[in-house]
Order: sequence, then structure tokens, then C-alpha cells
Amino acid sequence: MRVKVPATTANLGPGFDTLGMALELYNIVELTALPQGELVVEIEGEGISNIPRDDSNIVIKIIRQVYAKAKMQPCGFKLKLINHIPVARGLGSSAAALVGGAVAANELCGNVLTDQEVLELVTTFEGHPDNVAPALFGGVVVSAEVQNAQGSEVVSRKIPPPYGLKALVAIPDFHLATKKARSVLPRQVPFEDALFNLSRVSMVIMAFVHNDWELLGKVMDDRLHQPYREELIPGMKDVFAAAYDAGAIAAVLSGAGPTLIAFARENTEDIARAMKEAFERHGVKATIQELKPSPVGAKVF
Ligand SMILES: Nc1ncnc2c1ncn2[C@@H]1O[C@H](COP(=O)(O)OP(=O)(O)OP(=O)(O)O)[C@@H](O)[C@H]1O
Ligand SMILES: N[C@@H](CCO)C(=O)O
Repeated sequence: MRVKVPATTANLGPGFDTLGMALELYNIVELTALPQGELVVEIEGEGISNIPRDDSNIVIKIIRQVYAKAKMQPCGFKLKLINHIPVARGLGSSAAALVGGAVAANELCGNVLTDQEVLELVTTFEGHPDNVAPALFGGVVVSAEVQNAQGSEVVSRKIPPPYGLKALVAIPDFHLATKKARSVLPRQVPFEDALFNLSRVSMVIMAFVHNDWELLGKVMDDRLHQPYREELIPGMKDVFAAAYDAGAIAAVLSGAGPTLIAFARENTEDIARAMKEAFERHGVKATIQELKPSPVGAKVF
């Protein structure tokens, strides 16, 4: 069983824990059932030296959860992870790993779980839906956890991938765990900052629905997470300024960082160079990739 699953950029500025976009950079998860008790984990590419190869691997954990939820007899597994998404950089590596594992396991179980059940299971593991939903469905996805009679559910709606928009991701050569990047966020925020984000995120959704890039350029600001995370990413503000000066439509933190992402339709080479050089001025080596939004999410192939 082989599954291809995209990287994702979460938040898209003001949409903290709510918005995410799939990107054309993919991991592959290969899963084979073995006799009970056997476990083989092979890793290629990103994370080769630090992703565990035992039961503590999050892909193995979610596979076992899928089997339990599908009420299937547990068995052993051979798991091969071919990783192109950099780990702990803000490009949804954990969501891709979990979605890839869950979709592969569900396929081995005869697709007993619906997409919605996979979304719920993986979101509970990950803690928030903003990377999980676009990794599963592709495009730009708006998600929310809402209360219902049974407890809670994840509602999500997909906006088709933006046409002609390119993402320039500046990936620094250091890791930043999401847990650490969440630990610097405040428990409470000023009312006016909540209002600021509420109005901006509504407009960001409108911009993506209507492919209105002029609007996007006016409203992709954030006051709920980026200002607090600036201390963790040397040069963040200067890299944003360099991207705007070189012609970017908007520049934001990708997920929990440290990757910074600029959106553009033209001048992409100038913007990439400007972001790289701005990081260098702060002593940070960064790799720049030009990616397109991915219209597709996780796919068995
Ligand atoms: N392909 C993979 N296979 C198994 N575990 C992985 C894989 N990729 C990431 N992980 C696990 O997820 C952790 C990184 O998750 P984390 O949420 O900190 O970063 P991220 O998902 O890359 O960033 P963000 O959520 O900001 O986009 C790694 O330390 C590793 O434990
Ligand atoms: N919304 C999440 C994305 C990273 O997992 C955050 O910014 O912490």
C-alpha cells in the first residue's frame, strides 16, 4: 500500500489553527502487513537520523489507532517512509506523516473509516486541524472544531487551489518544534487584537475564494501568533520586508515556523534571493523552494 501526501502551510497569516494550504511537495508512506509482533521501519530522506524506528514513531501509533477504530485484528507492519518534507520546519511534516499512515492503514483495513473519521482521528492526535485537513483533502481548507451532542467534531470546507499563485518557502537550517513555538503564545490577548484577526481572516478567505490577490496583500497580517514567535526566528521581520520590497503579494510565518512563506505571481526569483539574503544578514542559512499549491491531498497510488 503506497500513499502520497502533501506538505501544508498552516495559519496563512491570521487563520491560527484554522486555515491551511496543501503544497506540491510530497512524502510517500509505504505500508505492508506482517505477522503479529513484527515491526520494520525504514526511512529515506528528511528525518533519517532522528525519526524513531520503533513503536514511538507517530506513524506506527496512528496506524494502530486506525486498526483499533476499524475493529480489525492488530498485526505487524513494514513501514517505509520516503520523506521530502523537512521535519519540524513549519511545513506540516507531522500532519503528513499521520495522514499518510492513517490513509494507508485504512486502505489495508478495507476503507472501513470515512474521510471524516480519518480527519477526526488524526486531528485528535495532532491537536489542531489546520495542517491535517489540507494534507487529507488538498487545496486551501478552512477548519473548525465544533461541539455536538456526542462531544465535538471537525468541520472543514475546501476552497479550490488558488490559480497562478506561487509560494516561496524560505526554510532555515534549524528545527523549531511546534510544541516550543506554541509555548511562547499568551493565554489571553487584547480584545482589539482578536478583532484585528477576526476581520483579517474573513478577508483572507474571501481573497482565496475569489482569487483576489490585491485583497490578499492587504489582509494577511496577524496579531495572535507571529509577533510572539518573532523571538524564535532571527530576522523574521527583515525577511518579510525583503520579500515585500522584491514584489511579494504577502509574506507570513508558515505554520509554527521557522519557515517563512511569501506568495507571489511574478518576480519569484527576485523574491527568493531577497529572502535568502535577508536571512543571511541575521546569520541564518536558508534553502528557498518555489512551490505551487497542491490541488490534491493524500492519494493511494
Ligand atoms: N515522516 C515522519 N515520520 C515520522 N514522524 C515524523 C515524520 N515527520 C515528522 N515527524 C514527527 O513530527 C515531529 C515534528 O512535528 P512538528 O509539529 O514539531 O513540526 P511540523 O509538523 O514539521 O511543523 P508545523 O506543524 O509547524 O507545520 C518530528 O519531531 C517527528 O517526531
Ligand atoms: N496552527 C499551528 C500550526 C503548526 O502545527 C500553530 O501555529 O501552532
